[in-house]
Amino acid sequence: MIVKNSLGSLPPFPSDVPTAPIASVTLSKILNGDEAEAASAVEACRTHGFFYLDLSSTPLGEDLLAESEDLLQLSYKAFDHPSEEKDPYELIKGVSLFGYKKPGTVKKTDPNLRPDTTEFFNVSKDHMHGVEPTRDYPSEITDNKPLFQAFTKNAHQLGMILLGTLAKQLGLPPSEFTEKNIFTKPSGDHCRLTHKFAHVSDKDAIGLPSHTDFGSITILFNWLGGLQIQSRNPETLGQWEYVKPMEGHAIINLGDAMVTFTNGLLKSAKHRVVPAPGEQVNVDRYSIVYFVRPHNEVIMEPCEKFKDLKDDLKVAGKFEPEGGKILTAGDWMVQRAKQMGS
Ligand SMILES: O=C(O)CCC(=O)C(=O)O
Ligand SMILES: [Fe+2]
Repeated sequence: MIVKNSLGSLPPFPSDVPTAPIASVTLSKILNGDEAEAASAVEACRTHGFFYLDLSSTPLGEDLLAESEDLLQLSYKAFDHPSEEKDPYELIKGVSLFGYKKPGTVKKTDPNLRPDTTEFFNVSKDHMHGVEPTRDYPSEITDNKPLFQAFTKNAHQLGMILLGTLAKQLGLPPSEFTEKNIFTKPSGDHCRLTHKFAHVSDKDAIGLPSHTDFGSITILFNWLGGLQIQSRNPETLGQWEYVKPMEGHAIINLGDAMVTFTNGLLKSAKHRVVPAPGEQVNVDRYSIVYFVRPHNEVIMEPCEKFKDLKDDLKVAGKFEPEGGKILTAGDWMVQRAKQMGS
């Protein structure tokens, strides 16, 4: 199957900016039980917490590539309204994770404290599949429910393949993580559409300030540069490096829930979005994201095997619930969303 890819119609990612040396893992090899490929996925999660996933030559991967392109086309229309038409769909910080997030509402975590310039539609997997009663969404979303149903189902399935692979490689029962992320149970799982205007006159604008994702695993499709992670290389430690979009690939990263479940053995890297490099700065930026998050009743604590791992293995994604309480995933997601504003 030839999957349409909008990458070719955009200005190229410049060849002279430093990019993050993250691994590329091939889904078809993972599906064929290739041990070396599975080991490289785990290694990526123990170091960067980020990797590219080559989705080509697999029916699941090609469906996801095609659906992410369709969602990109849909995003052009869904965001192309004055704010007074989007505001009625606004999500309420600390109450609901889903709906419209306007620019400027995410916690200002960067040193210059600049507000974020990205708008989102967070579309709940449970709303699309009738797991929970839905909320109102704009017509571009409600009229295309089958597309959201297909994308969330396939992205979730991909997440389960990857979580199963990580569990096996860590010597855990294969269902250790997948049983914490059950598709048919109420959760914070969602498809996020993001949009950031081109920043021609303000090259220092922050698209999304530095953050870690708070769920289990994130599956990201973007077409323009702008995403950055912090270098783990001793010579450039802490410097921000671009993650260059690659044709036929998704970008996969772990969220803080996996840091908690593995007691810090697997990492959730800090990342941010800045204006796209080079000529790409002249183009509006969109991304399509699926967040797999533990279902609401899961207890947020390390799995048995990793209970006694030492604290100093932890990197990003440190979040201490008030009073050191052990929370359910439902409460944890609400607290994190309130803290981050997303
Ligand atoms: O747009 C991107 O490339 C990244 C988005 C992101 O990090 C997020 O929505 O949490
Ligand atoms: Fe993120």
